[in-house]
Amino acid sequence: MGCEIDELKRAEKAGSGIIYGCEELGRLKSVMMHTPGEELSLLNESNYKYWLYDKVPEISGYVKEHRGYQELLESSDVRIYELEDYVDENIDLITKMPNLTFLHDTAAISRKGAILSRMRPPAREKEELVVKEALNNLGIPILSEFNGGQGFFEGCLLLSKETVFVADTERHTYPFIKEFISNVLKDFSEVIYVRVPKARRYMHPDTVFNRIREDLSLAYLPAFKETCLFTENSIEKIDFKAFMHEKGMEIISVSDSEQRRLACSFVPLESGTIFHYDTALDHKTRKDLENEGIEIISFHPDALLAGGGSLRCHTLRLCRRKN
Ligand SMILES: NC(=[NH2+])NCCC[C@H](N)C(=O)O
Repeated sequence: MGCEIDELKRAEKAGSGIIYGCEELGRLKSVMMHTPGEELSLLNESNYKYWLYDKVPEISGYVKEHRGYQELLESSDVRIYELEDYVDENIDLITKMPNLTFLHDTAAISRKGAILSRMRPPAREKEELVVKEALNNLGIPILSEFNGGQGFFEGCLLLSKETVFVADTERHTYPFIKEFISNVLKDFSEVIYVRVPKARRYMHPDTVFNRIREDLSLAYLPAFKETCLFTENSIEKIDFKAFMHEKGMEIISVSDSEQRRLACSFVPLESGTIFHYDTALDHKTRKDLENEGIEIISFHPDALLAGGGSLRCHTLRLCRRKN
């Protein structure tokens, strides 16, 4: 009855010794992913918008490209934990969730544990339950989550041991952001809050900002309608670009058209090297990055674009470490 395999799986699931935490921009060591499966066949011409897709995916191409990206990560020595290997109780939910493959949105992993999202109903409702079970089985504790209340909160970015970035998007409700900020300020010293227009193109924080290196990032600043810095005792309006400059972080701005092609949403392999869609950046931005010594590991998306997500959206980063 496959006892040995079950035992091995359980030993794995105990997660003994797994290291985690992504706030420092060290080398990416491990990620969790969900290879999409039968849930993609839920999508058809009349419901793909309801399911937050831009079109009905061509399933075999979609899965093949997802695997191709996994191979790219593995060839860079990134360990991939497959979500469903760590899920028992909620396994039936997976086949009902065509957006679960965008695992990035469900949690951010800090050295103190996972910061769980509360996914927006109806299309993404309860995805975090599946992810919570998998993280538990992997041995990663939950640092913060939302208990009760009506609202949603689809993710934040960890910028350093001190700083968290949260965007008020169409996938966040303000009371949840306030609850989140007061919780997270127990473990981080400041939260950068950015209000962006409530529109699909800005659905998650990674659509407007991302760090490439400790001193360099990409952003789409026209979406930054209001930016505030929250600390334990204060809230102040800030100019994002000037504030980041003070911290030694320069911003390369992307164009309107690049932002729509998910220019700000990529996965750093390590400081200065990023995995990115080859469709996301214009020649000029690529040149600017090249002049900065940035290496881009390109990936060509085709079928994957139907879901409206980037490589980053498919990747729940578990661990980064500076060597
Ligand atoms: N972090 C991201 N940009 N995620 C993209 C998620 C795409 C997904 N179809 C949704 O609309 O929810």
